[in-house]
Amino acid sequence: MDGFLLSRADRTLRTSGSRDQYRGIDAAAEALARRDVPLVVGALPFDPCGPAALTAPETAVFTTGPWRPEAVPTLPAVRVAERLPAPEEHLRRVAVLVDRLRAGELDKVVAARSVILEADHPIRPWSLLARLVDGDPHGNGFGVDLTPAGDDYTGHALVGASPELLLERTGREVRCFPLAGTAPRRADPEADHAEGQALLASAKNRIEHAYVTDRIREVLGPVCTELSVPDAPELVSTRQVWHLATPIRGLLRDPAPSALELARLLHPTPAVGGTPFAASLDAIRATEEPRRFYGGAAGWCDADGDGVWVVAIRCAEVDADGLRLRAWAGGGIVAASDPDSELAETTTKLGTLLGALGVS
Ligand SMILES: C=C(O[C@@H]1C=C(C(=O)O)C=C[C@H]1O)C(=O)O
Repeated sequence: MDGFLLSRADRTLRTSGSRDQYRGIDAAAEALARRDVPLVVGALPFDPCGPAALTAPETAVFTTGPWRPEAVPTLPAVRVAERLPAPEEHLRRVAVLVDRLRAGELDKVVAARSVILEADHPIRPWSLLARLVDGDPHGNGFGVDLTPAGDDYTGHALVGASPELLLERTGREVRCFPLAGTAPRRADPEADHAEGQALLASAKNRIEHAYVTDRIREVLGPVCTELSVPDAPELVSTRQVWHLATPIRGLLRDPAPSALELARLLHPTPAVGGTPFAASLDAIRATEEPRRFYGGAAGWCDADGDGVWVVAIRCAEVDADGLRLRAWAGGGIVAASDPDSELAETTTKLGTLLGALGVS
């Protein structure tokens, strides 16, 4: 995919071309700090040890509001080729994790699975992105060329519609909007409202959520002079799900870390990883197929250090020929989790991508 796009309710950044590419955060952060380049865009992998896909673009344009594509094309037909892992295996993995959580080895861990899709004709990442943004009530969407991450990613794109803001830095101000805790939307308005209220009142979901806000407080505390983390979460929704969300705001100490450095400090939060940090990451590495860029971050950082990074969820990786795609979804597991509900939650979350692709 030539270029990068991050569409959010308030603002969109679209770039094209590439002056330079970086596989490592350090190299990109140094180029920005030296003001060799004015802007870096791209994606960070889920696993902090993996290669990043960062680009210093040739051109960049900010516009107000979400992206309004000129056309929302019909996409070629796709079919599910494989579920990786099979749903039964996901159930088994979640059950094993629940045992470990009950034994006190971990407090929270996110379990994810993927679906591999095949298309009859090439799917253009820009077309899929247009459909995703068009179908998102807040106009959220991101598209990243993964080529800078190395041979395994040449010509691949990561395309998604994430409702979750990892961080936004504007001068000394930093804002986060973590999500954790999920319930499905319902067609009937009363049932839908009741689902949201039940989520807001659910002790299990509040605990899942608190691990994320605790981690953000722990990471941002030392780099902020002021930090406001509301005591109770609020509700947000996409077309498919309700989530618990907490708007967090901080004032950064001088010298303030850049948005890219903040992304490195914060990622992966327990919204996609777990608690304790290292043990949950080890459990995910030992349990799952590599997540690649799913569960990572997508965004930008400029030479002043300002920028926006979203959590790379509700997304798919599109292969270079556009004929094969892989979509992922995961959910937070705690000691009180039930494997069947967790499998259903990943199915609902996969609906963002599968719906845009016309797969039921
Ligand atoms: C991991 C995903 O979503 C994350 C996990 C959530 C949860 O466990 O309730 C909610 C929102 C996201 O932070 C995903 O969509 O794949």
